[in-house]
Order: sequence, then C-alpha cells, then structure tokens
Amino acid sequence: MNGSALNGNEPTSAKNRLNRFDLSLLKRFAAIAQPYWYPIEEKNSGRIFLGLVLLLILFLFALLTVVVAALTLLIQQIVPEFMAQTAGGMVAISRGVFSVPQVFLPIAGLLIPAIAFFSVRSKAAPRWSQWVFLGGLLTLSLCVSGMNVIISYVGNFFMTALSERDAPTFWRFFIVYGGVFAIATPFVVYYRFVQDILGLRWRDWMTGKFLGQYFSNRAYYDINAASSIDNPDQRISEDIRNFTVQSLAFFLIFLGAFIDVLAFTGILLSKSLFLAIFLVGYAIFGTVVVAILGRRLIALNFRQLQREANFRYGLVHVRDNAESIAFYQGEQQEMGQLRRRFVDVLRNFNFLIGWQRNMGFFRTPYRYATFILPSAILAPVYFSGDIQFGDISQATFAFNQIFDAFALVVLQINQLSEFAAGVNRLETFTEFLDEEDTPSLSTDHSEIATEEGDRIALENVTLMTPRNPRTLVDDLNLNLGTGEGLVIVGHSGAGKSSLLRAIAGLWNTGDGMIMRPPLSDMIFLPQRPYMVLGTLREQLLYPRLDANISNDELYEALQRVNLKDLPERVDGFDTELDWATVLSLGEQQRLAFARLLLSKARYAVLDEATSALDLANEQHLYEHLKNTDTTFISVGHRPSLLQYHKYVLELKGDTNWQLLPTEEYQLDVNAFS
Ligand SMILES: Nc1ncnc2c1ncn2[C@@H]1O[C@H](COP(=O)(O)OP(=O)(O)OP(=O)(O)O)[C@@H](O)[C@H]1O
Repeated sequence: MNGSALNGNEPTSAKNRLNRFDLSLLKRFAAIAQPYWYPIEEKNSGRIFLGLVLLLILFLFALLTVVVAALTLLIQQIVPEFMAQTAGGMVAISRGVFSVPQVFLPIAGLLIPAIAFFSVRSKAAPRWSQWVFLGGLLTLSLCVSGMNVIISYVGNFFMTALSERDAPTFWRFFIVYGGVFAIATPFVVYYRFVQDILGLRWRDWMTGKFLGQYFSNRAYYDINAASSIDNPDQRISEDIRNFTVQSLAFFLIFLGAFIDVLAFTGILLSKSLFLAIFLVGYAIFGTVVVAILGRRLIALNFRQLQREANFRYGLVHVRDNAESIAFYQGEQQEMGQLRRRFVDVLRNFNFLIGWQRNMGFFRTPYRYATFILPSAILAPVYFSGDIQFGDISQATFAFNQIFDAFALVVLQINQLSEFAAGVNRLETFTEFLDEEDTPSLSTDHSEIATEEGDRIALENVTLMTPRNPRTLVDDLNLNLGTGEGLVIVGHSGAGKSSLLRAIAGLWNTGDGMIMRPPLSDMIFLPQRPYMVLGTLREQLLYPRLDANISNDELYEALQRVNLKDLPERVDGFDTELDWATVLSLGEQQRLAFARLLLSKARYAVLDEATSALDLANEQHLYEHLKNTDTTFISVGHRPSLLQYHKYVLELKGDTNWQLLPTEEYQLDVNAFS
C-alpha cells in the first residue's frame, strides 16, 4: 500500500453512512460477525443469528439460577441464619433471573443442537467450537455475577458483625468469606481466560478469512487504486484484533446490564412506578443526546485510526528505503514528512479529546444527578410517612443498577465510538473484498477479453490506463510462435510495461482479445527485482516454494547466472537475509533470472530484467533462454537486446505501433540514424 491513498477519505455518501450512530451500526456489526458465528449464506441469516444469540443468553440464565441456588444452599448449610436474613434480596434477584428461563428453557434446550445442525449444513467447514467457548464464557460470566451477589451479602454480614462486636458471627463469616473467595477464584480466572481464548480464536479465523480474500483475485493489487480503502495492513492487523476483543467485552457488558435490568426491575417497580418511568425517560433522553453528539466522535476516531496508520506507514517507508535516503542525505525532508504525519495525528487527537471534554460537560452532571434524583423523587412520599427510609435506599440502589444498564451508551460512549469506527473500517474493507470476489457484470468501461491457449497472441487490442482512461496502444495485433522472442521498445512512458500488465491480466481496460497460456506456465520478471522475505532457497523457488528441487539443481541455476559462490557467501541456502539490501541490483536481477530457470516456465516475460547486467552476463542469460525453447517477451531500452529476439514491437507513444522482424527493424533504425 502506498502512502497516497492514505489521504484518501471515504467518499462523502459512505462517510455519512459510516458516521451514523444508530441501529445500522448493529447491522454492520452483524454483517462482519455473522460469517464466524453463523456461516450460512442466505437472506435474513443475520436476523436468525441474532435470534439464536438471544436464545443462548436466555438458556444461560437457567444455568445462573442453578449456580445461585446451589451456592446459596451451600452457604445455608454452613451459616443457617444467612438464608433467613438475606431471603428478601436473594428472592428478588432470583425472581428476575428465574422467570425468564422458565418460559424459554424448552426452546433454549433446542438451541445448541440447532446451531450445530445449521453449522454442519452450511457449505463452509462445520464450526461449532466457538459456540462451546461462547457458552462456556457466558456460563462463567453468569457464575461470576452470581458469586458477586453472594459475596456482597456475605460482606454485608461480615461488616455488620464487626460493627456489632459479634465475634462468633464475625469469625464464621470470615471463614465463609474465605470459602467463597476460594470457590470464586477459578471462576473469575477462567472467565478472563476463556474470553481471551475466544477472542484469539475469532481473530485467528477472521484474519485468515481477510487474508484469503486479500490475496484472491489480486485484491491486494487493486486496493492500491481504491482510494477509499486506506491502510489495509492496519485493518487486517489492528482493526480485526480490536473488533474481536471489544465485541466480546461489549457483549459481556451488555449481558451484565441485561441481568441487572431483570434482577432489579421488580424491586424498583415495587417501590415506585413513577421512579421507574422517570428512569426510562431519563435514560432515553441521555442516550439520544449522546448518540447525536457521538456521531462526531465516531468520525474523529475513524480519522484517528487512519492517521495513526499513515504515521506508522511513513516510518516503515523510511526503513524500507534507508539506503536511498542516506545517499540523498534526505534526513531533514524525511523527518519533516514524518513530523507532518504526526502533526496530523496530534491535531485530530486534539479534536477528539476536545469533543470528549465537551461530552463530559453533559455526561458528568447527567451521572451526578442520578445520585440525588431518586431520593428527591421519593422524598415527598417519605416525608408524608408512606414509605420507610430503607425503601428509599433500596430504590436508589435498584435505580442506579438499572440506570447503569439503560444508560450504557452514555456511560461507554468513548469506547463505543472507538469500536464503531473500527466496525466501519472493517465494513468498508469487507465490502471492497466481497466486490473483488464477485466480478461485476457491468462496468463503466469496456474490457480486454482474455483467453487461455498455447501461444501468446493479441487481436485488435486497444489498451488504456485503468483510472482516468488514456489510450496507450491502439488496435494492436501480434502472434508469437513457440520459442520465438519479441522485444518491445519505445520511449519511456510509451506503455511497454503496461502491455505486459495486460498480458498478465493486471490491467484490462480497453478492447480486443489477448490469448495467452495459463499463468502457471508463465513467469514474469518485473522491472524492479522482487526479493522475498525468506531464505536463499525460498528466493530461488518463489513462488512455488514446495517444488521438489535439489541443492544440486539450485547450484546449477546459480552457476548459469554467474552466482555460484552466493551460497558460500551467505552461509548456505537456508540463511535468511534482507536480500534487497545485501545484493547489488545486478545480483538481484541475476537471482531473479535463476528463479526463471528453475521454474522451467515455457513462457517468460522480462521487463528490463537485465538492465543492470553487463553485456556478457546478458548475452549468457539470453542464449540459455533460446537454447531451452522458451518463448519470451522482453522490454528494454538497450540496443544489445534486439539480437536475441525474432521480432521488435515498437510503441510510438502516440498510440501507434509497428511490428517488424528484428533485421528489418535494425535496417530501419540504421537508415534513420
Ligand atoms: N497505475 C497506473 N495508473 C494510471 N496510469 C499509469 C499507471 N502506471 C503507469 N501509468 C502510466 O501509463 C503510462 C505507461 O506506463 P508504462 O509503465 O507502461 O511505461 P513504459 O513504457 O514501461 O515506461 P518506462 O520505459 O519508463 O518503464 C505512463 O504514462 C504512466 O504514467
């Protein structure tokens, strides 16, 4: 990915869509999450998926009730008065928790088999382990919630006994406290652990899927042209990681909020209907205000991610081009460029924290008010003697528990807007990759047709540049027989490399038909020798690393390109080095040529692949190509190249061209020179 698209922002329409902070965000989230959790390609599968998740949650409530009941019974055995004294609170909590599963348990009981069934039925490989992990995680989450309820009660007794100087009760609860902690510890530890493991597995799967799509249909190449998708590397590495980790975290937070609502609504309603209605209105008011203000936060977070990635890319660019920069002594300019990118980061971050501060002016008093509002609302009834003081404190407690759940968006807006920005970045990326997967039938320009055959031939090919199309070559015809060589000449920018791109299928804007052998029978040596990250062996075998080729054959190929001492120089074939920096340009070109020889491709396309070689080396390599009956097309500026090719295609630069046998071309050139 080059840096230019980095400034590219999402198109305005997409921007508006992506900055929305409403239910469409949930839809976008479901679209990204669904393939992992519910791998079925069908209409409405997103809705079915969400329905199943809801059922799963309800199913787990049943487990929670069992855990709470079991622990309560256990403690009751040890401390008989515990149950009597906590009955009110425990029953209230259990009532909320119990009632839902009782209705849904029979349906939920079918859930796991249903998920397994659908997963197995899907075309994708059956996957169910994530559901087992999720089930385990939710069970643990509910257990931890249950434990916390019990711990709060035990703590209550523990402290009360202390304040009343009741030593025997204090010591009994001391032991109970310790026992509950001992039981709770593995639950809490495994709760975090399973959450991390599930996040890791999800990330693993998603990264694999994105990488698969990124490398299919050359999406990684086309993405350079898609100015709306900046920094795909960051989206694949960081955005996916944050997405999986934060999705699980939010899911658990929402689940906790849901439990609180179920558990405390009954208490609140029994104390004051008006207070309950007020709470809902107050929470809705806060959520709407924050949702409106939060849109700006999503946009700022989106840009923050983009600018951080631009800055990092700038640093990587310096590392990749260290030698050129050092020769040019371009340190000042490079530092200035990086500084500018960093200033962009800072400026946006400044806006971001400014907005967070402004939001704080609303959120802080909004939160503070909840400490006094319930008491203020209930005070008149209390003053008139209709309710007890205990009712006020219990109602306030219940109010705050439910409020935290209802006002989740208000309380978590900073994290949510960050998450939403990540979701949006992944969604545009997914959209792009999906489009690459499904070639569109109608494009706004005509395309060159490609056919596979046993020769290279171009019929009436008109080639244009891909964006802002400009015709490079008009109505070109040529036919290359087996073992024949063609050299393409013409001044810089005439379209020589572009023609090779068209033959490789990288560019197809234009008209006409190109026939070529399957790409697996062809090898392309690009203008800039490409050195892979890896060992010398991998360098030589690239891209077919699994080819069964002995060391002797590797030596032979290296000998042919006059690099036979290279393995000794670098300590054998299995040494990993930064080849682009330890080899000279000519050596890199010769290494690429050795790659060509080892590939045994019958067709070779060489784009100035010998430009850095001395004439003797060049002759040596081309002679070998001719002897092996390889059909080859070269691009080059050197006159010495002509002699190895049967035909010359000259691109005139004004879309005109001429194709001549080499001798005729040379006579032509000599006549004019
Ligand atoms: N990705 C691209 N999008 C649009 N135009 C491009 C792109 N890449 C190259 N071009 C333009 O297409 C024209 C032909 O480029 P091409 O690389 O084929 O030239 P060339 O004949 O091989 O030149 P040289 O001898 O300098 O390598 C040039 O004007 C170039 O600026």
